[in-house]
Amino acid sequence: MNDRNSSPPLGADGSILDRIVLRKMQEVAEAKQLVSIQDLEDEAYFKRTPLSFKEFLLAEDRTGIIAEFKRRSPSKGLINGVADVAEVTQAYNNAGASALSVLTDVDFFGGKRDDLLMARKENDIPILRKDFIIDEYQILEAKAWGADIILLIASILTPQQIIDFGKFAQNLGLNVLLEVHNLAELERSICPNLNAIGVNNRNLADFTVDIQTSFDLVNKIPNEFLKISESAISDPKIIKELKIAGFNGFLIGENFMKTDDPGKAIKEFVAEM
Ligand SMILES: O=C(O)c1ccccc1NCC(=O)[C@H](O)[C@H](O)COP(=O)(O)O
Repeated sequence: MNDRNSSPPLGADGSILDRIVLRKMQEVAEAKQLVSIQDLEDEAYFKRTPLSFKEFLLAEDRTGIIAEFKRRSPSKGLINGVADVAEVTQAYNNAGASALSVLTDVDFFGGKRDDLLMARKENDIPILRKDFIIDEYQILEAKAWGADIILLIASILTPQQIIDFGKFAQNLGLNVLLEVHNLAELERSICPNLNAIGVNNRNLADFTVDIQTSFDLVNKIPNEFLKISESAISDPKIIKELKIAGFNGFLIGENFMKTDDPGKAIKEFVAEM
């Protein structure tokens, strides 16, 4: 039986995820001092109805790609220090991305709130606020900043937090993407308050990547959820195999962002899919 309040595997080995979560706790505490919940609720985007992740992922004229704007990462360091968020996200959209993923984590990924606001201003497809959510306050921020989708990472949350955050986000009209890396995470985290389940091919503890993780887990995900394969996707030909296996979406960041022209890179990728 699942213990829904059992602690996630945090704090033991000083891994990068532990460091990210500790920093996130400080950031959220600071943000709460600066911006009240009322201020967030007063933002214009807070009243906006989020777009349906499902509708765009399954649309015939879209590719299923969730294209990520990612300047840097703990595993790769600097990926792209010059890319312009408006230009790149518009190019992703024009190339047929089903959704955008915009990192808002500052310290580890070089993202920021203004990247999300700019991507929202320039695009009319769903946007994932890509961050490490540990508090309901960040879900309110996501809504206020114009996101349509939030990410819940199983390895940093208790099963009860996933239920509570999923419910809270869906009550705001947001779509919820749960990210897992193995069967144990999937089995202890799955609950009705989710729209999509992503299998991360990157082990966030040691950064090893293996696309086989997606193929191993896809049939364990109930069909009521959208199925997303995440990370380390660089070969357009693998998309066909992932689709046949049952995936609806493909989260791709570095493969586009590491080039001088991420917009051209996604176009070429789509042409070869
Ligand atoms: O990318 C990292 O190094 C990383 C490290 C620690 C936590 C999360 C990390 N990445 C988040 C992601 O899941 C990816 O940005 C996303 O799936 C896209 O992956 P990729 O196509 O390999 O850039």
